[in-house]
Amino acid sequence: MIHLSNVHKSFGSAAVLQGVTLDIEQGQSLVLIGASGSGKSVLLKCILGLETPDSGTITVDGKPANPPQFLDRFGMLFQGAALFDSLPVWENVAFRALQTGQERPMAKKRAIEKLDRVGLSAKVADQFPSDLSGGMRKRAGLARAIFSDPDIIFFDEPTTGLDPIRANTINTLIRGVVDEIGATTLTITHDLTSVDAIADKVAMLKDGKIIWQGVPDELRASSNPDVDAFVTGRAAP
Ligand SMILES: Nc1ncnc2c1ncn2[C@@H]1O[C@H](COP(=O)(O)OP(=O)(O)OP(=O)(O)O)[C@@H](O)[C@H]1O
Repeated sequence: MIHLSNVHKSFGSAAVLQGVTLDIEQGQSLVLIGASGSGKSVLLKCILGLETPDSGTITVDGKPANPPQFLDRFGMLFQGAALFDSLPVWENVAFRALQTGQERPMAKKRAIEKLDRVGLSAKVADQFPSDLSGGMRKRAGLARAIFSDPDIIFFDEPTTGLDPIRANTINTLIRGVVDEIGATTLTITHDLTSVDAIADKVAMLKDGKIIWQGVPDELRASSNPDVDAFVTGRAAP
């Protein structure tokens, strides 16, 4: 379980997180929504240890999120997939394992298995990211995120840049692999179809705080004007 309690983070005079309290239960898929600039990425960076909160606590299974140990337990799908163009796809998928000394033949075999799981053939393993379409790159990024069957997976805008059909395919894949692994996940998105496909629980960030939480069905029924604005795509009054 990931627990955030009263997390604050400012940059100069800009108070971005102003007391975020949030629980992600074991095996739960939480989707974080909120307007551009509301601090979703900053929150994710605080959990990953890439930013240090000014105050408040973040724990994983009751222990302070300790990045070096924690890194072994999590997978991450970055916005835009963030593949290294100079490396073949399989080396991207197995990147962390290769960095930590796993033998190349074993790592490649596992990378090919994971590529297969996300619908990419073994032939793709030896291609380079520049050979792939946007949807294939996302799949390769997903294969990398699940390479080590992590306990926790973070998805940062997983459908950005994809057309609705490919976005839907990625959403379905994400939900399928997350269920298989039983991972706890946090997804940041602007995409309502991702919320519907991926979320067990939804939380909305605004003015530095979590202003609404609920299950996806409650999202549409909510009378909260900010939630309504997200659902309808209209600006909040
Ligand atoms: N390292 C930094 N230094 C200064 N300001 C920062 C830094 N990182 C983020 N910010 C500011 O914090 C605010 C929140 O940014 P963040 O990227 O978390 O928003 P977001 O909700 O993820 O937006 P989007 O949906 O557009 O990705 C923004 O005003 C941003 O300029």
